[in-house]
This record gives sequence, structure tokens and C-alpha cells, in this order.
Amino acid sequence: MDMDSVSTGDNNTSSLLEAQSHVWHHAFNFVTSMSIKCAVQLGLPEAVGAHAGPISLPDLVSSLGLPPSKAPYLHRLLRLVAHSGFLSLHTKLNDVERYSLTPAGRFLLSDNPYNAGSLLLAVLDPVLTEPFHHMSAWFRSEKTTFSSTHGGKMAWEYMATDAVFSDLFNDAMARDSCMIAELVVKEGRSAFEGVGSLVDVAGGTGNMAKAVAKAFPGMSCTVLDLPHVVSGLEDGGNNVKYVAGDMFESIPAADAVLLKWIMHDWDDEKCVKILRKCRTAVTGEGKDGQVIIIDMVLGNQSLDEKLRGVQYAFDMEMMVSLTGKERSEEEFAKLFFDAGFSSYHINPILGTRALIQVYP
Ligand SMILES: C[S@@+](CC[C@H](N)C(=O)[O-])C[C@H]1O[C@@H](n2cnc3c(N)ncnc32)[C@H](O)[C@@H]1O
Ligand SMILES: O=c1cc(-c2ccc(O)cc2)oc2c(O)c(O)ccc12
Repeated sequence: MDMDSVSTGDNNTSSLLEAQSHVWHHAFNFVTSMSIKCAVQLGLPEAVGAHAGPISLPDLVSSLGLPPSKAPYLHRLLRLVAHSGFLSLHTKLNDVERYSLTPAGRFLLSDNPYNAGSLLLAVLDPVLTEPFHHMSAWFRSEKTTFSSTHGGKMAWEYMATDAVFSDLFNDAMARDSCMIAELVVKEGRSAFEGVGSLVDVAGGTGNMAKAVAKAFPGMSCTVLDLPHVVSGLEDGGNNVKYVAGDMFESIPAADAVLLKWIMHDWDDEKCVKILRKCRTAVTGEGKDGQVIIIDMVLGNQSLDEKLRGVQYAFDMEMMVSLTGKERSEEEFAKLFFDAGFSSYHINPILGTRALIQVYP
């Protein structure tokens, strides 16, 4: 929209209405998000996906086990979910509206290994939405980091006390790792070639390490994460093992360490601490290894408007929920050099994210 015409006082009818709609669009964005969340919670993607061909409203009501009186309300939900790109609407057969899943809709299926519904549910959980109500108060305060606390507990400490949210979050991370691992093995294979041992630092429940280990059977992989995340997890095959520990204390020695979605969780000081530990891990025992980072790099790729908006939204999430941030190449370079590394290479192969190789 032409915002200049509004600010320069071009008050013709269409500019005024356009400007008002622009505000409404953003004010009501959360209604769209919450409606998609409701659809996921109802099991709507599964019901649509399981039907042989596009499904009608009455069939959906019955397969979701909803009272028939809810049909007109479900119709309204479906209209918004379809408009948002998760369902396709088919009206050809006897003028009856029927729905099927779009590619984005299939990402909401719980049995899709790449499922992004868990991330959607986690991001829209009150645990993560509540702190946003306090953002303006924080801006007015003298505090330098927002970093919301949950009942006085910081992010990862809180996770250890809320098993339901922690499981949801870990599942979201694990599903993301399934897809990223496949893309990394396909598009970024060269980064892992010749690596005999790898530590996935803060590697969650180990999906990334398992996929890398499967693609490179000669590689021995270790997943390091906090005790509440890895305790009880079985070693994932011959060449994947779990280690409970604290990455700020010690990281096992390896040819390479992987930091997927870790740097953006932390402020610069903590990132340098983690990177120094990683440097020790890949240079010990006469090694000359590398650190592989998967994270967003702001301004590095020629991303479209929508994806840049996604990056800026992630940055706000990191600011509000954790002490982290999304970084530009210059900001990453400063961290690398402050931690004693000498060079790096950014491979923009993962959409909003990139694979960065950092060398001692
Ligand atoms: C955003 S998740 C990323 C998980 C995984 N790398 C992925 O992308 O799926 C961050 C992870 O950091 C772990 N973590 C937080 N503090 C840690 C610490 N001090 N030492 C080891 N792991 C830590 C959390 O438990 C969580 O699994
Ligand atoms: O969307 C998120 C949210 C978090 C998060 C928020 C609050 C906590 O107490 C812990 C974690 O962390 C994320 C994250 O680390 C990530 O890589 C992507 C998304 C999110």
C-alpha cells in the first residue's frame, strides 16, 4: 500500500480506506493465528487429510465428532483457515463446498514428520504469548534485557518444571530438525563430508544427529543437552549417543560441532562463551575442526517481504521470551572473531535460515 499518500495528507477515499484496512489486517492477525490453532486442536487437518477426496462440511462435523449444531460455526472457521492458505475450497460437485489440504495444510498434520503444527501450538501457548502484554512496560523501564520469567524462572529452567509445555516445545524442535536434516544432507552435504565425529550441542531430542548419522554411517554423533531433555532417551542407533550436560561448562571433543537454532536463543556475551567452548572442542587433541551453525542471517538472502517479516517476528520472539536475537552477518562475524575463530562461510541454503561454517 502507498503509505506516503497517507502521511503526506493525500486523503482520497481509497487511500483512507486502504490505510484503515492495513491497521485492521494487523490488529486481527492474531485472530487468524488463533483460528488456525483451534483447527489444529480440533484435529481438522487429520480429518480433512484422511478423507478420500475433498470433504464436505457435514462429513467434517461428523468425523471431528462435533455436535451438528456447530456446523455453521465450523463453516466460518473453515472459511478463514482456507483463506489463510491451509485448505483448498472445491465447489464444483453439486455446488457443495468441499475442502482439501494445501501443501501448507499438510504441514499441520500430526503424523507428518515435518509437522509445523507443534511450533504453532507452542508459539501461541499462553506461556509464550503472555509476555508480549508486558513489552511496552519493559520499553519504559530501565531494564536492558526483556527476557520474561515464568513464575520467577528463566526460560530453560522453566522448561524443566512444565512437562506439558516442554514436550510440546521439544516436539516442535524435533519436527523442524527432521526437515532441516533432510535439506542439509541434500543441499549442504559438503559441510559434513570427512567429519568423523560430531557433537550436536543443545541438540534437543536428537533428530538432527540421528539423520546426519544415518546419512554418514561412518560418523559418530553425540547429542549434548540438559538432563531433563535427554534423560530416558535411548541411544539412537550404533553411532548416536546422548550426553546430559551444560554447554557453558564443557563440550565433548569432536571434529565438528553443530549449533542448530542455538545462537539466536542467547545474548552476545553468552554466544561468545558457547563459541569458545565449541572452539576448544574442535581444536583439542590436535584437531582442526569446524563449527556448523544453522540460524537466520538477517539481510543475507534476497528473501521476499513475507519471509523477512517472519525473520523479524522470530527476532521479537527471541527478545521477549529469551535473551536472544536474530543477527546480521556483521553481528555473527563479531561473535566469531571475539571467540577466537579466524574465518567463516555462509551457505544460504535453508530459506529463512542459513548454514554457517566457522573455522578456528
Ligand atoms: C531452540 S532448542 C534447539 C534444539 C535443537 N538444536 C534443534 O534445533 O532442534 C534449544 C535447546 O537448547 C537446550 N539448552 C538450553 N540451555 C542449555 C545448556 N546450558 N546446555 C545444553 N543445552 C541447553 C535446550 O534444552 C533446548 O533443547
Ligand atoms: O518460539 C520459540 C520460543 C522459545 C522459547 C521461549 C520461552 C522459553 O521459556 C523457552 C524457549 O524458543 C525458541 C527457540 O529456541 C527456537 O529455536 C525457535 C523458536 C522458539
